[in-house]
Amino acid sequence: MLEMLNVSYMYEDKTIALNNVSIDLKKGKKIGIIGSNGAGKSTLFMNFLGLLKPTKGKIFFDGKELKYDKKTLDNLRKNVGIVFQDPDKQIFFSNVYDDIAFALKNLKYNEEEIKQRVESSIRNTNIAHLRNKPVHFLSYGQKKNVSIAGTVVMDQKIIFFDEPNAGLDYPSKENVKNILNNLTERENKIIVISSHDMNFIYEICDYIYILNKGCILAEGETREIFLRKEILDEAALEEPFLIKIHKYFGKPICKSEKELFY
Ligand SMILES: Nc1ncnc2c1ncn2[C@@H]1O[C@H](COP(=O)(O)OP(=O)(O)OP(=O)(O)O)[C@@H](O)[C@H]1O
Repeated sequence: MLEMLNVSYMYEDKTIALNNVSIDLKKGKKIGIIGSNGAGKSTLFMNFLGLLKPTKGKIFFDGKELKYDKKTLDNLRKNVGIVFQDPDKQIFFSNVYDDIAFALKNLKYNEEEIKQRVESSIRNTNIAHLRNKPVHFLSYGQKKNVSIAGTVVMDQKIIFFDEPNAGLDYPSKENVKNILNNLTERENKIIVISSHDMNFIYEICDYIYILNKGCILAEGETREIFLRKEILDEAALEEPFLIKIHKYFGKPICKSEKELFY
């Protein structure tokens, strides 16, 4: 699968954004990468996607060291995708259907397969009502769903989500949560999520890496990590509210609000 070993990354202006980072995406199905502003999350994602090349260290995909020639990168992109935080970075066409179909058309899939895959992606992301809408009429949250559909349609094994719920209202956040759960549970994907919303990460993820000033400060199963207040403080991260309820009100430790109240 996908792994980075002792990766460091330095930008041209000498900023060291990653410092000796090792991450193995076999450790979970929904992996959270958390850290405060500037901790190195986006740089980490771009290294995993082959968009940046580590200054030191190595990336391995399916057991082979990643090379940066076109053929190897094309193969990586067939298997590893990303949904960027800003949907405008990802939407190119004026019509929703065409936008979702774009990458498949580029890869020369036949019309029938394109239709099937686009329709399935539209269903899985709950945007059937938007199918024929011009993209410039869509709200931010609707564009976000279209950008997710445009990635899901590629059927890659591993999908990175950069801040998938930022700027979304409650129903849209719930929709994204369902999409992420379906991707891992029904479609057997591995997803990697970065977010500043600790409640969202706590509820969704099964394994966590904490990045702090470019270094991995801690890694482990979600509950175990979020119970370590000293580590959260060091990384300037908030305790999820379900952890607070457990620690300060003596309630059982629950993974979701539903589990606590119903
Ligand atoms: N193109 C660049 N040139 C120089 N330094 C950069 C560049 N991009 C990012 N950095 C620096 O690298 C460090 C890590 O940035 P990065 O964007 O990866 O962090 P992040 O965890 O994604 O932050 P945020 O949560 O704010 O999005 C920061 O110190 C940032 O200023």
